Amino acid sequence: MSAEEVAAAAEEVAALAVDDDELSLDFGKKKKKKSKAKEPAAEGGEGEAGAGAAAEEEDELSLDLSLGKKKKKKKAKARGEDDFGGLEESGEGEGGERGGQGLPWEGSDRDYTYEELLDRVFGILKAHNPELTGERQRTKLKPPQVAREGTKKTVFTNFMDLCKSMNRNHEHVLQFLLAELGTSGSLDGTQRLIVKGRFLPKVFETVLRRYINDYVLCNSCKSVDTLLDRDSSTRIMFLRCQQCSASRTVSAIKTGFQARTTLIRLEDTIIFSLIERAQFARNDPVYEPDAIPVPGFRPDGRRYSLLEYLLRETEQVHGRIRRYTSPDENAFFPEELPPLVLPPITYEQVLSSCARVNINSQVLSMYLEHLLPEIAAPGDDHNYGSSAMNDVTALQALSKRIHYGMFVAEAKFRKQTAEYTELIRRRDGDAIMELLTDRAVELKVIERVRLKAATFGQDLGSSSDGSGGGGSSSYKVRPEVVAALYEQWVMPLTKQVEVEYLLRRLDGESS
Ligand SMILES: C=C(O[C@@H]1C=C(C(=O)O)C=C[C@H]1O)C(=O)O
Repeated sequence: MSAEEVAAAAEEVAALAVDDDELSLDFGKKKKKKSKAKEPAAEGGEGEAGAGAAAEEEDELSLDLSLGKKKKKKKAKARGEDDFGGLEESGEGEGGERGGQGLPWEGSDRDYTYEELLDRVFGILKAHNPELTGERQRTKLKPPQVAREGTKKTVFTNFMDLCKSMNRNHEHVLQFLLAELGTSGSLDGTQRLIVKGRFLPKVFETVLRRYINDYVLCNSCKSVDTLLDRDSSTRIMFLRCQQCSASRTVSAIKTGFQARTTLIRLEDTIIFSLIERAQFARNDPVYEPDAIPVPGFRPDGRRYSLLEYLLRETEQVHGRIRRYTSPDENAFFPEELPPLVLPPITYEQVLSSCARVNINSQVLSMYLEHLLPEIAAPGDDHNYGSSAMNDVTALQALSKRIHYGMFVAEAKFRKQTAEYTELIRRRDGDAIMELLTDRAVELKVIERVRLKAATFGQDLGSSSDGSGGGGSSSYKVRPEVVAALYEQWVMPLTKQVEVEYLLRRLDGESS
């Protein structure tokens, strides 16, 4: 392949990735939650899992957004955190200053400035005819009435009333609320909102404030007398002020991170580490328990192999800085994790806690039995350390990708709850496998992996001679091999995780 071809392939890869995004599943939560996690999002240490860090790969996407959010939050606070009535914001502080006694230019021989005079006029006006100052009555919003329902749910009784007070469609408010809380919920027969999980009233208040800022308040005159409508051709939403006629676009509700985007990002690490590993020979002693005398013994008395040793030691270091407290990380030696040196984080709970799956022993054997023999040439070049290091990188990325199946499965479950529930109740694993399989997506994944492997694994030096060559001999690993391994091993294990997760998805559900 020529350099242009490589560039073209890269473009194609990008195009495929975009396609896939459009298909992607939305749900629950994400990293921008990090800032929120510090708020009392859920009652005392309740959530033990969630997608918080799962969105690590998503940072770039959500960065702007969360920065924006932070700013808005500050503003909201400035408006008086303790008073939920603050729908109508009218710069009271300034009014007070304006009304102050003692004229700034008094006692000096300077003239007043225009602003000072304006302040004075407004001060007098406010004192005598407040209605003429353009300041509107503050629209009081009742605080959310929230109670716990059983141990796992929260009921928001006056949700509909609040939607009416804000003059907003309750479906829209509901969508926003659930996305922000990273949970599911619905109205019950008496129009109360029931959400899954335990949340304090304050949390609803915070989210509603955010909603008001984003979707109700006019930015220009701060009026709440606004309408939200959608341009049918562009599908862009506008907020139009009935008072001052200002209008602004508002963003669509972010319904959470895209599970498939994460899978796509993990591909890069996996493919790259496989290609890196391919530089070295098979190096069997790395995998034989007694070939290299590493310190320490397994509980059953045999020694660890060099690979097991490095994997375990890596997990010890990463474990201390809480890598494995994150819901999207699974250790290969989960029983042997060390104590944390950083305080634990409470993640939001996205996955069902009784359904956690860890199939790392299968990931390891799949790697050793099927991937390694395909990518590394037989023989021994004594590069044991480098081989083992690349193995560890590949294994950790493979494990993460495969276990990410739980998040994909959760997203699918939320989209087709009735269908899955039925199959789960019947314990019909095969039917679940069929329902969650999306062959079109799989084909895209395979093709994209092939292209990425071709791009990353290209030996650019050898084809820059202008010969336009680039037969399979110029690849460190043949792209078709990487694609085939993905199809035969990586994707099926991901789907196995999906099925195992779903089969346990309803355990412990009180229903
Ligand atoms: C991951 C998904 O679920 C299944 C597994 C896939 C995979 O491992 O790449 C792809 C498509 C689905 O059959 C998905 O739908 O994206």
